[in-house]
Amino acid sequence: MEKKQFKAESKRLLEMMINSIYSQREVFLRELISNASDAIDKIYYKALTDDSLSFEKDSYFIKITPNKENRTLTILDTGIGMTKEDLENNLGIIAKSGSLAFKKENESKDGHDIIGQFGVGFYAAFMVADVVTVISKALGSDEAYKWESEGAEGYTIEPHEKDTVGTEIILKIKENEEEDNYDEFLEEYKLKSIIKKYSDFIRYPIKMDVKGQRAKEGSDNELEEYEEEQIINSMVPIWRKNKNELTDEDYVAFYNEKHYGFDKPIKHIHINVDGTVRYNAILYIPENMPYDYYSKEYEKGLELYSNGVLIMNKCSELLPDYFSFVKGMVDSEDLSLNISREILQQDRQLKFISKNISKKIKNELKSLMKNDRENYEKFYKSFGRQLKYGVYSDFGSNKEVLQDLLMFYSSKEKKLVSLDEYVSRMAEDQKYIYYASGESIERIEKLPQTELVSEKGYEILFFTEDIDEFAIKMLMSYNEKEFKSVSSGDLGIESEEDQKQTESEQNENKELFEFMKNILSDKVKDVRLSKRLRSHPVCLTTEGEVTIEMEKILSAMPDNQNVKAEKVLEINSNHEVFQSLKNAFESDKEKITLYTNLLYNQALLIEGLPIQDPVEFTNDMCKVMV
Ligand SMILES: Nc1ncnc2c1ncn2[C@@H]1O[C@H](COP(=O)(O)OP(=O)(O)OP(=O)(O)O)[C@@H](O)[C@H]1O
Repeated sequence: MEKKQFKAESKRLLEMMINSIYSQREVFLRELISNASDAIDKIYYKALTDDSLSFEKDSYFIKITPNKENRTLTILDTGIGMTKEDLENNLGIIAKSGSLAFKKENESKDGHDIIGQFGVGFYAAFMVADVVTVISKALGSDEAYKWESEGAEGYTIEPHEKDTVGTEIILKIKENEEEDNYDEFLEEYKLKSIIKKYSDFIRYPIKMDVKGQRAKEGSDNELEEYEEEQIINSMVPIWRKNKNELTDEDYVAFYNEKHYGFDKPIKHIHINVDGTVRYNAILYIPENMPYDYYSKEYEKGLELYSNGVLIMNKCSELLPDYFSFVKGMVDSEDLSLNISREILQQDRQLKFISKNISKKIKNELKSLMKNDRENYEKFYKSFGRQLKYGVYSDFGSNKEVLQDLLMFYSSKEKKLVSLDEYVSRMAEDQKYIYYASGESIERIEKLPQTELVSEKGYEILFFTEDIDEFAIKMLMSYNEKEFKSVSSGDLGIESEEDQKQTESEQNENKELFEFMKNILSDKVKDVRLSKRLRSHPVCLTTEGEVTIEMEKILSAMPDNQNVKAEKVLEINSNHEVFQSLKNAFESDKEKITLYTNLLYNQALLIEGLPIQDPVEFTNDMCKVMV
C-alpha cells in the first residue's frame, strides 16, 4: 500500500502559531533575544574546536533599537549569522530548529547553554509586527541576504549589503488597535522592563541607546538631553557563580534586586546540583512575614529559569505549602518545556527538584535552630504557624518532616524550646509530654490545672496559637512520648496509693457529687473530686478528643457546628470551699444549688469561656454576700 505524507496548510499553521502559542505578546522579545544569544553561543562553541577562530567576548553583543517615527524595532546581534540556505531552512520551515540541530551535532562538546529547540520562537515576532525583515551575514561568507515576510503570505529572499557578520531583525510594529496597544513596544521603559524580566541573565550584553537629562556644563539650572548606550541586563547569573566567590552582601543585593522582599533575609541557601537533573537554585528564608502571608491572596512559588531565561514568575510546584514562605529562584537546563516555554511538558524533573529543595530547606532550618537560635526564633515568630499547619494538613502526612522544627514556650525555661529538647530533659518517671492551652502565656501560667504537673517538677509546653492543639493531636507522640493535656482526665502522675485514696474519698462524697451533677445537668459530663488541684477550689477538665481550647476555636469558625468539649467539673477536697459545700449539702439544698452554679461559672471564667447568664451569676454573687 502506498504510504502518503501528511500535508500541512502552512498559512493556517503559521496563523495558529502566531495567535495561540503565547499568552503574552511581550515574550516575542524574549524569543528574539534568545535566538541572538544562541547565535553568539554558536560562534563560541565553534571557536572551542576551530583554531582559526578566536572568541573575544567583548566583541559580542545584542542591540535593541526602537524607532518611533518609522515604527520599527531592531534586534541586532553579532552572532554566527545565516546563509541563504539557513534563512530558507530555518525561517522558511516552521518547526525547523537550526539550534537544535547545532546542539545535537555538538553534543559531545558541551553546547547545552543553547536555548532554542522547537523552531517556532522566531514567529512570535508576528504577534507585534506586520512585516519582519531579517538581514544576515553568515560567519565565513562574503554575501549577505535579506529575508522578508508579512506573515502568512510567505517570504522573499534577496542579496543585501551588510558589512559585519551577524543578524539584524527589523520589526515593523503594528498600529494600535482598539484594545491592543502596540506603541509600548517602541517605548524605552517598556523594552527595558521586558529585557530585565525575561532576559536579565543572557550571558552577552544587551545594549540600548538610552535617553536621559543632565545639568548642562557650566550652568547651574539648565538641563540638556543626552543619549548614551547602556547595557540593560545583569548578564552574570549569580547562581552560576562559585559559592566562595560570593559574599553575604551579594546574596542580599540579589534578594533586593529581585524584589523577593523588603526585609533582610535571615538565611540564604545556594544549591548547585550536577546529577541526573542539573539545576542551580538560590533560596531565601525571609525574616518578616509578607503582609498578605496568611491570606488567600498570597501566592507561593519560586522563579523558574531555563538556561537563564525566565519561564515562570511563581512556580508553585517547587515548594510544598509548609515552606511557602521561601523565596528565590531555580535555573535548570534539563526541564522539558512546552513549545511556548510557559508550561512544563511533564513535571518529573520538577518533582525531583522540588523534593531536593525541600530536603535542603529542612536541613538549613534545623541547623539554624541548633546554631543560631536567635535568628531561628525570629523566623519562627513569622512562620512557625505555617509549619504547624503543615503538621496538621494532608492528614499529617508531613509530620515526620516538620516535627523537629517545632517550638513551644516552656514553663520551666521561660522561652521557646524544641520537642527534642523537652524530651531529652524529661524526668525518668515522666510518662508524657505535658501541655496546657490558653490565650496567652500569662493566662496559662495561672491555670489551676497546671498545679499538680508543676508541683511534680515536670515541664509544661504552653500552647497559645489556635492551631497548636490540632497539630499536636495529629502528631500524637514525639520520640515515642505521647502528648498529654494538663486538663485531661488521667494525667498519669498519681501513685497507686494516691489513686486508692482519691477513689475512697470520691465514694465517700458520692451523693454530693451526684447532686451537683444533677443541678448542672448536661452542662457537664461529671462532677468529681480533683487530684490535680492544690490551691484552687475548682477547675474544668475534659474527656474525649475535643478540648476546651478546641471548642473555642471551632465555635468561632463561620461554619460553627456547635461542637462541645465533654467537660468535667473538678472540686478540690483540700480547699475550705469543699467543707462549705458539704455543710450546705447536709443542711440547705438551696445553698448547695447556689454554690454549685457559682463554682461552675467560676470555672468557665478561668477557662475564658462565656457564662451563659451573666446576670444570674452576679445575682448569685450578691446572694452569697448578704
Ligand atoms: N538571530 C539569529 N541568528 C542566527 N540564526 C538564527 C537567528 N534567529 C533564528 N535563527 C535560526 O533560526 C532557527 C529557528 O528559530 P526559532 O526561534 O524559530 O526556533 P529555535 O530558536 O530553534 O527554537 P525555539 O522555538 O525553542 O525558540 C534557529 O534554530 C536558528 O538556527
